[in-house]
Amino acid sequence: MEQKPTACLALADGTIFYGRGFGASGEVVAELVFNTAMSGYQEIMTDPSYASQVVTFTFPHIGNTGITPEDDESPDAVAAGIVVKWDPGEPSNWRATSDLASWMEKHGRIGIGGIDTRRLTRAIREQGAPHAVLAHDPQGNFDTAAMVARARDWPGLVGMDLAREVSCTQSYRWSEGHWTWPGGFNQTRPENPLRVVAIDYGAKRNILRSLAESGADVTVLPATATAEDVLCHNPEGVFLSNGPGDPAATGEYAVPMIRELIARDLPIFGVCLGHQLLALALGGQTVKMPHGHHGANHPVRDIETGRVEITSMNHGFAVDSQTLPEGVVETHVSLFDGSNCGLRMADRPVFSVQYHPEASPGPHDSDHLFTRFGKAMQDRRAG
Ligand SMILES: NC(=O)CC[C@H](N)C(=O)O
Repeated sequence: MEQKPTACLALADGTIFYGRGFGASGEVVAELVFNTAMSGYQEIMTDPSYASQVVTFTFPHIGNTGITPEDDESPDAVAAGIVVKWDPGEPSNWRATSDLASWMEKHGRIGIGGIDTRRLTRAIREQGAPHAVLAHDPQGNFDTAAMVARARDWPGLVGMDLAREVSCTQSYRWSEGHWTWPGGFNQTRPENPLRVVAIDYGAKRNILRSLAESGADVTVLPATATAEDVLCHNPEGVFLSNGPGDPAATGEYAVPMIRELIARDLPIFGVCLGHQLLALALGGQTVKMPHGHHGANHPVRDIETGRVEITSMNHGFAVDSQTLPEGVVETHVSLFDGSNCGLRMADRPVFSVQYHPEASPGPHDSDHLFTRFGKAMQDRRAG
C-alpha cells in the first residue's frame, strides 16, 4: 500500500492487516466473522444479531447501492465494523439517500478497505471466528501490540447476554407489511388479524413485516418480558425473534418464560436465537460453532419432506441435535455441515428454524414458515 494506512485490523493471534479507513474513527473489539452474501450489506449491518461482531464481506463490491432507509432492519447500525476488499465509492441507486461511508460515520461504525478478504476469510475458516480489534485513525497511528493484547483479553461471545441490550425497552404494536411500500407486493392488510406477541431479542423488521403479512397484528415485547406480560395480551401465538450473543446466557431469563408458554398450549414459532432458546426450553443444549454460518445461499434440507431450501443464515451458535429429548423432532439440517437447522414438538404447533425465513437479505424459499405459523393460529381459533 503506497499511502500511509489509516485503518488497522489486529487479530488475537497477532496477525495484522493494514488498510484504508472509512466511516467513524476510533477502535472496537469484537468477534470477526465473514459473510458471503452478494447483496444486503445494509440489512446485515443493521441486523441486531451482529452486535459485538465485525463483518468481513467476501463479496468485493460493498457500498455500491448506498443506503436506503426503508432497508434498515433496526433503527441503528449494529455490526461493530466491516472489512471490505474495495473502498466503498459513490453509490448508484435511485432509492439511496446516502453513501455507506457517511452513514457509517453518522452511526459510529468503523470500516477498513483494501483488505485481502480472501486471505482473511481463509484465516477465519482455519482458526474459527477470532477476537479482533479494528481501528481507524486518519493520522495512521496504531499501537498494534496493544491492539493484539486487547483482542486477546476480550472475553468473547460465549456467556454474553446481548439480547437484553439490543431489545426494545417498551412494548409496541407492529402492523406494517409490504403493502405500505410504494409498488408493494400486492398484499392486502388482513381483516380480523391474528394476535401475535413477538419477543424482541433483537428482532429484524422484515420478520415483523412477514408476521404481519401472514395475517398477524403484532405486539412486540422486550426480551425480559415474563410469561405473565405475554399472556396479558391474550395472544393466539408467540414469536421468538433472532438476536445476538450466547443463547445459553439469554436463556437464563428466556427459558422459564418459554416453558410457561409451552405449558399454555400456544402456537410458538422461533427464528435463529429464538430457535436456540426454544431448544433450550425443551431441554436441549447449544454449542459455539467454529466460525458459524453467515450468508444468503445456505442449503438446508427439510428432513420430513426431503425438500431443499436455499436460506439466509447468520449464527455462531447451534443447537446440538443429540441433546434434543424425546418428543422433540429434528426437522431441518444444514447441507454444508449437517448441523441442526430446525425442530418441532411432536404433539404441538411449536416449531423453530435456525435460518432466516424473512429473506432479508436472501432467498424467499422459506417464507411458507410464516404461513404455517398463521395456519396453526387459525386452526386454534377454529377450535
Ligand atoms: N441471528 C441470530 O439470531 C443469531 C443467534 C445467536 N446469537 C448466534 O450467533 O448463533
